[in-house]
Amino acid sequence: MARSIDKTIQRNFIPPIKNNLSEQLNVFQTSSKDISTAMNKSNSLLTTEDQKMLTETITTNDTSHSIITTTTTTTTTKTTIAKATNSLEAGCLCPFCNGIFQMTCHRPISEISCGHIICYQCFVLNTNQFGCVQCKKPSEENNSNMKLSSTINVLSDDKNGVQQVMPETIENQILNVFHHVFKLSDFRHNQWEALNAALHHHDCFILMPTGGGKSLCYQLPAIIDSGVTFVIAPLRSLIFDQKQRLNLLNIPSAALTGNISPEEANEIYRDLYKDIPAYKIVFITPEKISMSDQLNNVLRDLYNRQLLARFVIDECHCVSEWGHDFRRDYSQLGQLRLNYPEINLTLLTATATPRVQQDILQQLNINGNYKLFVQSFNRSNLIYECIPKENTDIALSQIANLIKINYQNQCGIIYCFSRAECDRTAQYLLAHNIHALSYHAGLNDALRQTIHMRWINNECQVICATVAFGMGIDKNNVRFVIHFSIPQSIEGYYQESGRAGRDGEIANCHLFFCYDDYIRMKRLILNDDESKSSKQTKQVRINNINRVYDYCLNNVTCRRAQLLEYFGEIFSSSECKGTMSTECDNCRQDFRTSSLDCTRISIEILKLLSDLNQTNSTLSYIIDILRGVNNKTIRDAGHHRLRAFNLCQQLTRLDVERLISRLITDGYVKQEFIEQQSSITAYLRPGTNAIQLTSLSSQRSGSTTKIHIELTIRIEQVNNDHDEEIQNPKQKLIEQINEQCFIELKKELKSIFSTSSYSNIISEQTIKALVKLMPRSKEKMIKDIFEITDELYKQHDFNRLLRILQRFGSERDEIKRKNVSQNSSDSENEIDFSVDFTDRTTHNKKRPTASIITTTITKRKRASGGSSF
Ligand SMILES: Nc1ncnc2c1ncn2[C@@H]1O[C@H](COP(=O)(O)OP(=O)(O)OP(=O)(O)O)[C@@H](O)[C@H]1O
Repeated sequence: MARSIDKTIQRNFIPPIKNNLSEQLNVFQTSSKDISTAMNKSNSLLTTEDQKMLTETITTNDTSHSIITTTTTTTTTKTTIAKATNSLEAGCLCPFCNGIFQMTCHRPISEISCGHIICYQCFVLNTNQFGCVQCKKPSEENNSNMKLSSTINVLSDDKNGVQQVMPETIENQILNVFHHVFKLSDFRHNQWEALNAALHHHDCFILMPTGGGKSLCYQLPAIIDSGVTFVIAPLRSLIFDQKQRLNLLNIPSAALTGNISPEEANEIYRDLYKDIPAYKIVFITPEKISMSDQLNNVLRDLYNRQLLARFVIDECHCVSEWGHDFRRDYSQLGQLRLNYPEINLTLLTATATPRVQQDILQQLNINGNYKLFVQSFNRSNLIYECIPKENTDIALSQIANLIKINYQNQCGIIYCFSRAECDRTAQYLLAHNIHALSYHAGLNDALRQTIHMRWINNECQVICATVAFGMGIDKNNVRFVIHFSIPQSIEGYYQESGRAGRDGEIANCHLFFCYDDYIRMKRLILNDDESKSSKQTKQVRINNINRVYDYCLNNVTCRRAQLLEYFGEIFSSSECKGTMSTECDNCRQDFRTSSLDCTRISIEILKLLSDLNQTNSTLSYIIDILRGVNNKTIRDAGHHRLRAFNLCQQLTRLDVERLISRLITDGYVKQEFIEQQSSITAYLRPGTNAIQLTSLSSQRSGSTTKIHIELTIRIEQVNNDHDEEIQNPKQKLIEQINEQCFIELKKELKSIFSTSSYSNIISEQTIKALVKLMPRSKEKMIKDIFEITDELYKQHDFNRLLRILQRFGSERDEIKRKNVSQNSSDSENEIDFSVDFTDRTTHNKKRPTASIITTTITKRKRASGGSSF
């Protein structure tokens, strides 16, 4: 809506440049009529309350200080115009900026006390700071910022043809500054409304997606407002970045951060104590407010002199303990409303669930009367993808290939788990001729700033960073964000991946995940005694990481739908599928799904964990038991005789992991961490909520307690024999051979390609196809497998793959020939096929039908610009 309003206004608003003032005034008259028509038009699209707000004219606190005020008479105007006309005859250029006088930003403004004329923009930006920009004469009267809110803007004919002065409306001021200070043309969603609300003295809570344009919603009002706007931001890097952008726009700003010298700080304080401070925006950190008396004194002084314009809390999710970046000092900001009740607050964030929003408002003592601006969090230009990480080396080489193939001369960010990982990743990429730099909190401020600047200036292609490189990073052309390790929360992931594609062009977000990283991170949170996190805060962080891991494992649901659901937004995956060029990895693939009621399976899993409580069992071991893997360790331990053995034979390994991950997230299962040498192992145990689930099995039917655990899984190959209760044991052995063959082929490929990654040449799907078709000759391999060409075969000595396929092929043939009876058990393959997940003696229960991952080939519709893992 805002966009359409604005377009109408803009088309009519900027008049052509004219060489003399009377001509300019004529043009302006016409255009002002157009504006009011446009405003009327746009008003018809607004609610009554909005219309009232938009038509409200500004009331100044002291109009007598204005040169041209709302009460200025026609005579005064004529004098001004006469002066302006004289001055304009001498070249029509603003003497300060040399810009041509126009009727909008560069329209001439005369100052009453000295009679000099400058353009409106210089007037807004400089006159109050330096006195008259021509004679530098300070004027007690001229120096009031109030005049900025009430300068003449529109001249229109009255009935008698006499030009009259109209007060400048807030809308016009917004448009002026928007077009001519920020040099922007189209408002983004909600900007127009938020700017109006702020300038009409409302508290504003602005939730916009990353890169949505939140900064404008406080920067623009700060220029128009009288007094100084204080922006509370969480990081120096963010402040540094914002300040630089304001410098480019000639908007006077300062930062009272810990890294400035006492002299610099004193200079800023001196300015703030002036009658009219030069700075329009001052950045501070929440810690500064908590700790600095000097700052609090100046705030009080400005408040008493009515020169405190607004408080802006950037990244306000940090206020909430439920937010992902919670900061203790942020929670003290509730004092602002109590200490400065007249001052409006503007809250900005890109990540706040409804629960976090409520908490923020409560913490900040904002009740009822505020304007909320929420919009879809969907970043429609981002392509989300999760990639299982085999190990660090393979992931590194995958990343190097990905950048070389897909992102030549395009810049990106790689988020790493630790400082060491940043350094290692950057070194690896450098060794592969990719210009990468490492950025983390271990570097000193100056070096971090240099690296940041080199990246901003496109002197370095990739930045390998910890999350310290996050909020406030505004580089428009970031084409990819790679997470080398899983992020700490969904909000964190949304923020970090949101650094990509801020120019609105397509960009990719690749997330590498593995169970080891997940437990490493969890372990770190549990061991974190330094940050003095409360037990509750730790639990929040643990829940956050569990959610992220669930997200990574979920190979069914649209990534956008998953992310947006987290923020309380309902998103239809058809929207993602409908935009082929930016489909997420799950939407990109064709598969059918089925919903499984996993309640009973879950109960059995908990019983299994309880049975194994004395034995330390890892996730991988539990999955092996559940999937009936017939290996020596299981056999030696006698675990193939357990009731749960083979319980999930028809689920893929990933599905079983997803189910267990769900049980962990819901507290039915917990992980116990044991440190052995330098590695951490997590053992699974029944969790605190386990009893709620296991007690279900002893409840009579018809009981009111209902826990329902459902899992939607992919059905890639439907088992036609639905009614067959137990899968043919022959088939099971074949599956195991397939699985083993798949693993060996991957190992062999790794060794064939040694230094580089094979995954860009031979995809996971191709390996699966090899297993399925099991070609026994070179010719058949080339004929059956599309990706394998004669040239590729020779170039990489695929005879090595052929030998594996021949070996497993004959094993498979052998099994097919053998008549393996359902109850047979030889000494080598001792499998108890009679297990069922409900009752070991019951065979007439229907099992869920699921896919066999090793025989699955999914159709990939590659999106443009995406990777080809
Ligand atoms: N109306 C607009 N038209 C064009 N560009 C805009 C507009 N508003 C903002 N921008 C630009 O969009 C980019 C992102 O804006 P901004 O930094 O304010 O985003 P943000 O919402 O604060 O994002 P983040 O939460 O990620 O920091 C900036 O380069 C800004 O100049």
